[in-house]
Amino acid sequence: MKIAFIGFGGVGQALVKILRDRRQKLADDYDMNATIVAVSDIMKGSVYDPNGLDEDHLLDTIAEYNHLDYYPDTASSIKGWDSLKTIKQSNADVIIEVTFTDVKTGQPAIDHCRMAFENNKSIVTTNKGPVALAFQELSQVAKKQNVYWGFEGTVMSGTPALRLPFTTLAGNEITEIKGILNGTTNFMLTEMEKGLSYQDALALAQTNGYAEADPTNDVEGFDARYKTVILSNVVMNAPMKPDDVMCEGISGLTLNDLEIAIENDQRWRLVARIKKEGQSVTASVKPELLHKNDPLATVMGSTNAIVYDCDLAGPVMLTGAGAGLMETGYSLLIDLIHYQKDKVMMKQ
Ligand SMILES: NC(=O)C1=CN([C@@H]2O[C@H](COP(=O)(O)OP(=O)(O)OC[C@H]3O[C@@H](n4cnc5c(N)ncnc54)[C@H](OP(=O)(O)O)[C@@H]3O)[C@@H](O)[C@H]2O)C=CC1
Ligand SMILES: N[C@@H](CC=O)C(=O)O
Repeated sequence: MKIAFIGFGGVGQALVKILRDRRQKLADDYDMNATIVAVSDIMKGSVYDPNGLDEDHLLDTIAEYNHLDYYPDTASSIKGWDSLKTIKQSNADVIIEVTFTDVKTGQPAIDHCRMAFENNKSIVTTNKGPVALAFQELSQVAKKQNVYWGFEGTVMSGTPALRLPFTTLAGNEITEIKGILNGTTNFMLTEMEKGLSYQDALALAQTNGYAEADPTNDVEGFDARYKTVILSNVVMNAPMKPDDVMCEGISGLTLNDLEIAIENDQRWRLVARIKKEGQSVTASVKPELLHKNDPLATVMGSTNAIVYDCDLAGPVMLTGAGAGLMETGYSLLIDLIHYQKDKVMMKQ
């Protein structure tokens, strides 16, 4: 498997560490040998080597210089290719799309996915834009080209929130989904309940790698709204647009609000809800005052939780990381392992 990274921030670098550290186990357990052939980042530059790049050199170069121009040259390496050229002209089979999520346009990630599929390359991504705004179109192109599209990490990071309903809960009719879908805001609310200021809690969430490049998207609920749209598109099979989701963030909540809630055995949580009634699907993201024993109120820090209301199995709750660099890097690994399994199955 030859892979190319488009975008090389915290999540992309976490996947490189995982691939380096798990190389032998991945080969033994899944017959998976991933060679990184390219990295292209708008600010950190790019390097392509059809024979493969060295994980340690990549990580060390970024840690020391924050620019790939300093990656040691080889006879076959090329520097300076932009994202589209890398997708089109590199010999990668799988493109890891980990650029920032644009909550208005979904770009440039939508173009990156389209370009990859049209050139018979698979995509594995944690970028919410393409799945929230172009799911129908891009899935059709991927299907037509017979390539793989993995996006497990777009909802709840490395916690398998999308595979759970598809695999383990298959056969149920899911009538309602509710959950805490943003790690940054849940972390902030938890820290604010302990007395930290809004600004300090946000700064800490950013330092920990939970927040979006523009954290307004977290605190105003836009990131959770994207995830709500993804769940509706992918799990409920009900195409939805972000504007269809009523959305309010946590920026209006004060330390005093959180303190009063705790005095009354309650907690504020940013809750996303999607409800299916007949053919109609409605959704919202907003702060809700929950009793302290409500399962969603017990979710702390950057942990997230989701409850699937299933007609046969009843309510099923999944809880786990909602953000974090290693956790999200791991979500990319889950998809790469499934890509590898699909390839092996197709050969048999
Ligand atoms: N961090 C997390 O916990 C989670 C993140 N995600 C998603 O994963 C993705 C990556 O997240 P993360 O690594 O934390 O984000 P970062 O902001 O750390 O990394 C994104 C990288 O992409 C680069 N970039 C931006 N535009 C382009 C472009 N057009 N071509 C090439 N590179 C580009 C950025 O460059 P620069 O910043 O230097 O301009 C940056 O290096 C995002 O879409 C995020 O929403 C999903 C789940 C959890
Ligand atoms: N900023 C997001 C990252 C994961 O999608 C969050 O905090 O949940």
